[in-house]
Order: sequence, then structure tokens, then C-alpha cells
Amino acid sequence: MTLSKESVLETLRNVALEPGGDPVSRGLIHALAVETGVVRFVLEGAPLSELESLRPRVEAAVKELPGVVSVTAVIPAGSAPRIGGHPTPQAGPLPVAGVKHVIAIGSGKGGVGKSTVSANLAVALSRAGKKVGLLDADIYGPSQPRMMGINRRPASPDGKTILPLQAHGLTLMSIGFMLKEEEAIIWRGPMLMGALQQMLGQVVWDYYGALDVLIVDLPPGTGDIQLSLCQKTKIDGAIIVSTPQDIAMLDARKALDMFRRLNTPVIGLIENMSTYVCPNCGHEVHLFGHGGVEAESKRLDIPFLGALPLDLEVRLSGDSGTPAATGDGPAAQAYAAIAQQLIASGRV
Ligand SMILES: Nc1ncnc2c1ncn2[C@@H]1O[C@H](COP(=O)(O)OP(=O)(O)OP(=O)(O)O)[C@@H](O)[C@H]1O
Repeated sequence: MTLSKESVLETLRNVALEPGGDPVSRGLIHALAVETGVVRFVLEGAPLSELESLRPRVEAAVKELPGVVSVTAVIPAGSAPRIGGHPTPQAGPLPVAGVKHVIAIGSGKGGVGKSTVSANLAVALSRAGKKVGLLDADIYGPSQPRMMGINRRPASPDGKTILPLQAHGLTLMSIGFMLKEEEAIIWRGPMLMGALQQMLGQVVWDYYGALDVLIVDLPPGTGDIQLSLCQKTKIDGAIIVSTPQDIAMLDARKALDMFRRLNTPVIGLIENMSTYVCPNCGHEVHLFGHGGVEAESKRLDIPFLGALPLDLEVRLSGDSGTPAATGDGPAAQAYAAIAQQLIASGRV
């Protein structure tokens, strides 16, 4: 048989697929070109993970054909829809499909550990038996790909829906998955809101099973994303993270005021980087002060959910992609206690 498009397609029809059928009958082969022994085609139309595991098989099968010099199966980088466009008009706040509860994690000031708390609390709730999703809505500085140790482009079988990723038992989506590393986002408010709307509405949140709770890691401050989330999505409540420092508390009060004005219930406050216990001598130091957040929650009559220690393991584990809450140390125990409170109060 001479090498031709037909002979290549014939060969590809003999590659059996797991769910049945073959790459040709399932419409996964596009733009086939055969020229002086060089075979090229595009693999498209299935989740990215399926295409990636299929690629070596189809390439090997075609390579066996007499006259083949090289085979290249290309998986298009842009198989998921573009994120970030103007939002489409929407009436009132909508629930997130496939999700029972939505909890936003906010902070007034940056760098107080909001993303660390989101990641670890999500893990702790999952370890307590809940089905948990984590949405990294910190569009300007997504941290969850690093904290969760996963960063690849999510698949989109139909070019519209986006299949979330999975790590540490959580269902995950981050704007970071859709960008090249070090790519900056230079968007105005409407584009940000469009991206948020896509991540809430186009991601198949129940792809790995219906979720008890979706944790939303917000950007710091009181900007467009917070406003858009509270106005367009049915949220059960917000948790505010602050360090005990006066300046952080000052900004946390602004975040509290914003959630109040948007009629989003504040579930409680968390004090992060509360105490530091010297690993050598056991001496306890309060680098950023201590107890300020608890005092503030009493003053405002908002539940105080807990104080989390400043702990080197938390920083190292966050940087290495395995949140400390997956372990058994003091931080994991502190997060487990907060998760239990949320479950006991019926928030999750
Ligand atoms: N309890 C803690 N102990 C030790 N390190 C911590 C703790 N909480 C957070 N960190 C570290 O502090 C840094 C900032 O934390 P994180 O990124 O979670 O803050 P953030 O409030 O989400 O910041 P951003 O302003 O980027 O939204 C990270 O390096 C993180 O590992």
C-alpha cells in the first residue's frame, strides 16, 4: 500500500480507544497532511488529558506504515476557550451549577495569607469528608497553581465548557491555568468581571462529582472582582483573613464594610501569622501582635474562627505545592478545627 491520506486514516481506524471507537470515527483527527513521507495532523475534540495519552499511540501506529519518515500529531494549545472578555448581561445573583455552598475568602490587605488559608481550609474540609472545589479568583496574582502543585491548561471538549483540574482531592480552577507563566494580565474592570463569570459559569464544577462547597480565593482589597462576585453569584458568606497588625486590621474593617454593604454575610474572621514558636527553644513570639483580630470580632459581634500560627512549614509546603493541611502538624490541626466549626455551624 502506498503512503496516502487514506492509508494513514485506515491505520488510525485500528487504534482502539478506551470508551470505544477509534480516533477517526470519534472525529479527533483534523487537518491531515501527507507529503514525501512526512505525516502531520491535529488531534482535537476530547479532554486534553485524553489527547495527551492518545498522541504517542497514534504517532507510533502511523510510524509503522512503509514510507513514513516522520509523524507529528499536534494538540492545539488553545483548545480551551479564551478567558477574559466583556461579561454577558445576567439577571440577579445566580447559584453555581453543581455546588451546594459558596464561601469567599477575602482580606483587606495583600500578603496576609488569604490564598494560604483558602488552600489549607479547602484541604481540611476535604479531609473532613466534604467534596470541595477551589476557585482562584485572584486574577492579578493567582497563587493556587503553585500552592496546589498543578499547572496545565484545562481541557474544553466543546470549546465552551472548561473541565476543572484535580489535586489533593480538590476540584480546581485558576486563571493561572489559562496563562503562560510570567504573563501579565492588563485588563480593565469589565474584562475581569467577564473572566470571573466564565470561571463560575463555564467550568463544569461537578465534573468529578457534585461539590458540597466551593471556596473562592479573592484578590486582596475591595475591588471589581469582589463586587462582581457578591452581586452576580449566590454566596453563602465570606471569611476575612487578617494578621493582628493594626494596619492589616484597618484594611480588614474596610473589607467587612464592603461585604456588609453588599449584603454578603460575614461567616467569621481568621487571624493568620498569629504566634511564632521558635523551633529551637520553644519561645513564643508575636511578630505582628496577637489577639487583635479576636478582639475585633468580639467588638463587631462576628464569630472568631481561629488563630493560625506563623509556621515555616506552612510557607515551605505552600511553595512546594502540598498544603500543610495535608499533614498532621500544628497548622493542619488548626485548619481541621476551623473546618469542623464550619461544618458544625451548617455553613458547609
Ligand atoms: N501562617 C503562615 N506561616 C508562614 N508563612 C505564611 C503563613 N501564611 C502565609 N504565609 C506565607 O506568606 C506569603 C503570602 O501568603 P499568601 O500568598 O497566602 O497571601 P495573600 O494574602 O493571598 O497574598 P496576595 O496579596 O498575593 O493575595 C506566602 O509566601 C505564604 O506561604
